[in-house]
Amino acid sequence: MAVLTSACPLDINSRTQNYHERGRAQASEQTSERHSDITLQRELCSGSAQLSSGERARQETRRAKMMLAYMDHAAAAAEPDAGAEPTVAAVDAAECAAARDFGGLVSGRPAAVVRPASADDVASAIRAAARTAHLTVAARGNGHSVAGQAMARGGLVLDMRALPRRMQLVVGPSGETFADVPGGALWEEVLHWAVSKHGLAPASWTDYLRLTVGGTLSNGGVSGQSFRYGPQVSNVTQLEVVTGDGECHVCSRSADPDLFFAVLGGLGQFGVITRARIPLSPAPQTVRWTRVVYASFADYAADAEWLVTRPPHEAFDYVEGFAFVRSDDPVNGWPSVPIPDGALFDPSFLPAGAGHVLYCLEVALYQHHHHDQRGGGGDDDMDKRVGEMMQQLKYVRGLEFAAGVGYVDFLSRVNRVEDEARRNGSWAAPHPWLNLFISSRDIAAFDRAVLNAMLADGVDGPMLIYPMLNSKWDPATSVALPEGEIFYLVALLRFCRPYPGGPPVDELVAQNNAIIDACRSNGYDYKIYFPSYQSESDWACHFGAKWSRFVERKARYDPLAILAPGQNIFTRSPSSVAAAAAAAAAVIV
Ligand SMILES: Cc1cc2nc3c(=O)[nH]c(=O)nc-3n(C[C@H](O)[C@H](O)[C@H](O)COP(=O)(O)OP(=O)(O)OC[C@H]3O[C@@H](n4cnc5c(N)ncnc54)[C@H](O)[C@@H]3O)c2cc1C
Repeated sequence: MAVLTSACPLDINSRTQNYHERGRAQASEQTSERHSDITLQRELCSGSAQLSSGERARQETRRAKMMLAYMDHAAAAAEPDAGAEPTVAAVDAAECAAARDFGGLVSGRPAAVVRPASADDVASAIRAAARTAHLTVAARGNGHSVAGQAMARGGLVLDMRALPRRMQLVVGPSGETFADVPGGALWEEVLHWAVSKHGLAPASWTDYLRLTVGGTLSNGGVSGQSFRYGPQVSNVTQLEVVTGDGECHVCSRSADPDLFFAVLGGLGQFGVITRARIPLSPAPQTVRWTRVVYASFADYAADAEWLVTRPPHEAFDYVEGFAFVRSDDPVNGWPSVPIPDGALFDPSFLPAGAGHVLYCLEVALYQHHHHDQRGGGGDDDMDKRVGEMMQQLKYVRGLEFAAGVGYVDFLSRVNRVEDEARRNGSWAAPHPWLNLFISSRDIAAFDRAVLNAMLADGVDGPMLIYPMLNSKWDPATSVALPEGEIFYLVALLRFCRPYPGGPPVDELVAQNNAIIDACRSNGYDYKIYFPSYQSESDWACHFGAKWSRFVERKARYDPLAILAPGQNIFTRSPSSVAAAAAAAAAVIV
């Protein structure tokens, strides 16, 4: 059953019927406003099957007008009675989470929030929007975007977290295992379900797991496992997708592959992911987690690239790293390095010529106590494997930190960052984050020009910088990557206190823009991860050779440009996508 907030259920007739029944049961307690909501919905949802096409068109127009009227009206209405199961609940605009996101830089109030209970509900909402002249639809995962990407100003927001969290184990013909999970499930929920119920786990994660499956698959989904197992978009075998025409499709590499690949990294432009099939394998039990420190970026990058290009049986399972400042600042400086809790960083180990910016390489090896597939797995074996790899690295001796932790704890490590940020107020403050993919060819120049110059005092949060491999990404997906085989994720994850306790947000946004300008003017081979552009030419430049295919796919799967308006790539209008497709085709000719 769909639950709508400030919205009209339109052609969700059976659900509206329930609402009417409940509305009648509660009639004595309803306000007069609520009665008029119900009346309006009755009119909106009256069938049109027996109408002539002219009458139907008139009714569609009237329906659209009425829906907007209803939305304005419902936004002002009161909450339903406590205790009753709500099917329609009004929201106060100021309280409407869908108008905001983690970035806190932009806001966009939707006309309505739809809480779908199934793919059919998603399809109904999209079809309802399609019948209007201008309504757009944004799927909202957990709202962890930073530039309004999951918003639909004046449109419909689909709260994907409302989809039932039903997860299912699927066993393939050769015994391979998969998880069928809803698009609105958090990766954290997938982890706990898979490990605790089945002793299994996906291979590829994000650092932070309170992100939705649909949200990360619409972008990429990267972490320290990406170099070896590929990003999350390379770790999904089937999707259920509702496209911009309100049709529900099941697609994969073999069934409707163009849609499958379009949606992966597709920034929500081609369809709403309502279900994903994720391969599972036996979950490790423990993790050998190690951090070592470098004073030289050249040594850091050489070692990190050596580690990510080793054959799988001689590789770590996870390789990440970050830059930090040579100071005792608790966030930007060396206290951010030691693991486990209580370990101390002794700066006297740093070489005399160490600069102001230092680097921490972070690696992990998984341990399977029960089913080790590498023919080993005992403690001695693990120590040997870790030791063999570590001894070849050129880190500063004396500055190494190691911890043995449970697998689930390791994957949940960023929750502690969240807890602390919530405590100190930086979680709720604006987050002008910048994520870049930068080719190995240019990473040393970037380090000099940006990390050691513009950001030499840090960003009040992690400055991740670690390599991954282009060949682990399927070029058929929509993701735009740099050209070289090895490229780095650079993530500037600012956790500043709100102004005036912290710097003015405009300054931070300006600094991000200056960094992007530096990448552009120095001719670096780079892409923005989670891009936010305002002009079509910037988007065309971002996608490069993939732009015309992106536009063609949009025309095929969302011809009215209804979906994901917060990305600012296409504007809803009857001719917008067709015109862009023609323009892109003209460029190719
Ligand atoms: C604290 C934090 C840590 C992070 N760590 C990482 C990390 O380690 N690795 C990484 O890769 N990213 C990371 N991210 C970024 C994160 O992957 C993106 O912000 C992602 O978009 C967030 O997912 P969400 O579920 O909140 O999606 P939302 O922000 O709600 O949506 C993002 C986009 O996807 C679309 N969308 C959402 N759900 C669906 C769906 N079901 N079908 C189709 N489109 C949909 C939306 O319309 C929107 O355009 C992090 C973000 C935060 C805030």
